[in-house]
Amino acid sequence: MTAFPDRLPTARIPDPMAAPALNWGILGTGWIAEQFIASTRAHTRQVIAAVGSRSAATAQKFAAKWDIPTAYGTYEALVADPAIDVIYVATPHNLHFAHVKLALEAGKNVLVEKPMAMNHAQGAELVAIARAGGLFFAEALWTYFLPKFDVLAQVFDSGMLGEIKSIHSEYGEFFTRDHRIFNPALAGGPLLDLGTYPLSLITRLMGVPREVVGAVQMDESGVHGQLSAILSDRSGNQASFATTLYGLTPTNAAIVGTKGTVRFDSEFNLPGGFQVLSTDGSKVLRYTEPTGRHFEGLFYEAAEVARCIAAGATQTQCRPLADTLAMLEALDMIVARLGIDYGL
Ligand SMILES: NC(=O)C1=CN([C@@H]2O[C@H](COP(=O)(O)OP(=O)(O)OC[C@H]3O[C@@H](n4cnc5c(N)ncnc54)[C@H](OP(=O)(O)O)[C@@H]3O)[C@@H](O)[C@H]2O)C=CC1
Ligand SMILES: O=C1CO[C@H](CO)[C@@H](O)[C@@H]1O
Repeated sequence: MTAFPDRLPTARIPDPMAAPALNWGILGTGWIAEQFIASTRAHTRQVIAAVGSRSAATAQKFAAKWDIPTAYGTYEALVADPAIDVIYVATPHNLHFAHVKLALEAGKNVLVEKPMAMNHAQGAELVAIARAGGLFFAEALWTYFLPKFDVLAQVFDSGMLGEIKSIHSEYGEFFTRDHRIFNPALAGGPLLDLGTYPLSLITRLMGVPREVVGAVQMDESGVHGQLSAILSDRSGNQASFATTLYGLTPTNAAIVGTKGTVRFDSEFNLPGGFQVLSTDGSKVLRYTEPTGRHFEGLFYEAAEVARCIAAGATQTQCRPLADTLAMLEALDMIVARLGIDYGL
């Protein structure tokens, strides 16, 4: 039996400032688009070259605020711009499929906000279009591009945790009633906004679940307000998963393997420390870094996408397309089992 290691691997993320500068087109002018631009500009040499909105006035206002040289009043015009290397799709969940398709069919590389699509069938169709066009495509689950997750990925892939027996993970936040998360027409509810973080951790480690049981509570707005589920794999190993839009939860996680356990010092999906303990707790390996806020690491995904595209890669190993598709398959199972209706 291999001995439990004495130290953790180190992060292998190249300097984001050294990533080749690409011309980015921003599709959608909402909250995350602004965080992405601010973070990417502060930490990389990427060029925010154009923005596209449903309205010319919004596009021009946004371009003026962020000093973006070109503003388009339609998404079609943005993706047709020959100077753009990659489109960042930052619209609500239920529009990702149409907007990614638009960009891929215009021959553009795409980074799309999470979740990539509303279900596995949509995701698989987009992946097929990207493959046929030889285009780069990735889901912007930014957590997986952080140095912390590069270390975790090495821990997972080394086998030092043994067989993963259980995972405990959850994510809850507070939202005011005017937030789109309360809008059934925009696929509201916490599952797609917040639940994608714990669910992607679970499927990264366990793959597509064999079975899902759970319970959901509906909100008076018509979206689901919270849900909890247990996902089990082929061997019966279990993952507990919960998400709520009613308040700030610890957003912590624990991963329990036959040889080792991972515990996080703070929110598992943000920059911050974690510990890997040998099963009996006799060895504790620590990863330390300051705890960050949830948009402070967005630039890592921009730099990784730029490196991949410049190198001719069509996907990133930080968030492989197969991992995204596995998460979408798990989402399908949860939605079906709990009776969530997105009106698709
Ligand atoms: N990585 C992260 O940390 C985060 C990721 N996200 C993800 O980003 C995506 C967008 O979220 P967020 O920025 O909070 O959303 P917002 O509501 O703030 O912005 C969405 C933008 O999409 C465009 N849009 C196009 N069609 C519609 C429509 N029918 N209704 C509303 N907006 C529309 C609008 O831009 P325009 O009017 O210019 O066309 C709008 O500004 C989601 O998929 C979410 O999961 C969100 C927050 C954090
Ligand atoms: O990814 C996310 C993290 O937190 C946001 C709110 O603060 C969410 O809306 C979002 O989708």
